[in-house]
Amino acid sequence: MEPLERLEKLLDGEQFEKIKSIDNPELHAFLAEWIEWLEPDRVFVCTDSPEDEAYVKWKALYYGEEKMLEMPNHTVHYDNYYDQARDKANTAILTPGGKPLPYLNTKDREEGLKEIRELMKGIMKGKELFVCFFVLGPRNSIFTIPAVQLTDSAYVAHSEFILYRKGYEEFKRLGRSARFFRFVHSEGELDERKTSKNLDKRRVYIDLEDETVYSVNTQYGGNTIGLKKPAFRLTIARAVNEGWLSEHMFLMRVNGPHGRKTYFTGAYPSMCGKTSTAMISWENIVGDDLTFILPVNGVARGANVEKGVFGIIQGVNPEDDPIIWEILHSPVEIIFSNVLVKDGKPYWNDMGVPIPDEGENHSGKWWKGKKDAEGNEIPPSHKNARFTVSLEHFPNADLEALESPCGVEVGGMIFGGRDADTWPPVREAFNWRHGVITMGAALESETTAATLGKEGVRAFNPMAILDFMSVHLGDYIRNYLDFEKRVKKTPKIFAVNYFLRENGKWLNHKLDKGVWLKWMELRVHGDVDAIETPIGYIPKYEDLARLFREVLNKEYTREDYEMQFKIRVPELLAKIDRIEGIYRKLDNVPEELFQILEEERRRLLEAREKYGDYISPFALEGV
Ligand SMILES: Nc1nc2c(ncn2[C@@H]2O[C@H](COP(=O)(O)OP(=O)(O)O)[C@@H](O)[C@H]2O)c(=O)[nH]1
Ligand SMILES: C=C(OP(=O)(O)O)C(=O)O
Ligand SMILES: [Mn+2]
Repeated sequence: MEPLERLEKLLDGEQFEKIKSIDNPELHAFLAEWIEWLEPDRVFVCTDSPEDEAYVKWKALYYGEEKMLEMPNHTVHYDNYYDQARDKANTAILTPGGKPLPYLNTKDREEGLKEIRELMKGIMKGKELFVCFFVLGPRNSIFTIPAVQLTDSAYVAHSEFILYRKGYEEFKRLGRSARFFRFVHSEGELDERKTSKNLDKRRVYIDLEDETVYSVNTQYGGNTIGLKKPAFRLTIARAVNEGWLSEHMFLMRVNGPHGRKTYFTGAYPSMCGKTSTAMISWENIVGDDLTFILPVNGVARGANVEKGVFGIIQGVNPEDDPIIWEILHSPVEIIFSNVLVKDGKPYWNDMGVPIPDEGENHSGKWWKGKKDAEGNEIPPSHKNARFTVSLEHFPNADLEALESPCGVEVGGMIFGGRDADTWPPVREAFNWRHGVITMGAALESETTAATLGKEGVRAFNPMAILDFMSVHLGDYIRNYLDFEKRVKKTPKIFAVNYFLRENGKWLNHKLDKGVWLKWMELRVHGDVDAIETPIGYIPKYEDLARLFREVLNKEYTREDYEMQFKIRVPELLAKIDRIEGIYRKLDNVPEELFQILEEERRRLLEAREKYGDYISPFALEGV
């Protein structure tokens, strides 16, 4: 039987008409196959109408996956206590014959597909399946990638309505020409708290060949929201094949002197400051997580893949995050996840105001001092608790840039991670290749609660992308280096480190990043000088002192500057050894990478001869 005929049998009349209106046999075949396989009781097809969106939101409440909070339009969702982060161990890229790729978890494609199909057979019995259409990037633009999501979680579908542009009309417009992504998700059996129960059967499998991601027995957004991290693996592969960049980066506007607008992207691993940087209240956010960068007429142009924020809520407080704070306390549509709720109000760790010592949280009924089965004390909210909200509600969102079909010109690209002892707070690369290799490809960061497993361990994380890498690292880096040939002028590359520590204390305040941003903006336009060091250009004290006064109204002492910006030669050399060691073990790494690392090593050794292990920036000034 033809797919459309099968669909006619599977769907009720109204839903079938919605699918029939899209002229795409490949889509029809995919839907018929999976609806037959998943065996849902009901299927709802979402068009772009407000009624269909409202239906999904209502179903999230009806099925108990979300609960209403006191503030209108606010809801709370809980994930299972052991399903609070991305599950790297059970996430795999499917490759023919399970061909290994460095640092990636791969699995034989046939075997993986067989396993996931078995796990999903009839999994939606008694449930409703939502078929949703969205696009990555602005609609009808050079960035657009259409995607169809199948899920039995109204929470996942609801999250996607907040985070992505609707795509039903786009599918209709594109018809047979749509090269679309597919996401098949089932939360599986739920417990009485409506959280996924069979976590031992949790799997996220990425099939690059069919551009399809399967996700089962999990609800945590990082595993389930198809267009977010699942899609990211697919876009990285497409980008490397086609010669553009798909990155784990925020996109923001930094406001320079005399109304100058300069756009920056920034790649930091999960929980290392993307959202907090893009949300600096006096600048303007375009995106906080995923950016596509395309060469357009010789210019690197960036666009946000999404239109909303799935942000970490821990630590959001009225002083440091005035805008998010305001939004979280206003009646715009928000899903809170894994926070503490008492009398219909949400609370979270380190929110800067007193919070109740009992209520409901990700562990169920909670009281202060409650311990989990492993004997760990349970905090009020999970470290990776989140808020989901559309960017349209942010007074500091640059909505014009967000919707621009040609994106915005990228002036600077920033790399950063959790690094206690090696990199200075900010520095600029000598050039594109120096930045790509010594800042991007050499990125390391301490692990965080965004993935299951031990926290605080220094880990190799090139371009903050390792968790999502879907191609050979060597090919990925080569594509990055080659990007230089596709544009007339490359963006400037910078590296930041917000997490320097000395004797267990942070060397910087959370808002200092606002100063680094202003300095980088000036450097993109050559407005200030800088000090040349073995590892790139760093700011001069005078410029930072002025910016600290202007931006934060703070005095910045020479002592603080010296402590933060000293060149830590032993740590930097040890890092080069580690990074070189990692890449030496791989095949297919561009030879240039080793040359560039070697040059950096030589500069550091020469500087050590002259100035010793720890070099004051003042010693290098004017050299
Ligand atoms: N010490 C310190 N913590 C920070 C800084 N910026 C962000 N954080 C914390 O890092 C965590 C993750 O930040 P977020 O911006 O949400 O990371 P994302 O996952 O990359 O978007 C939050 O708990 C923040 O409070 C900073 O400059 N210093
Ligand atoms: C959704 C995630 O994104 P991030 O922490 O980068 O904001 C995640 O890592 O699971
Ligand atoms: Mn984030």
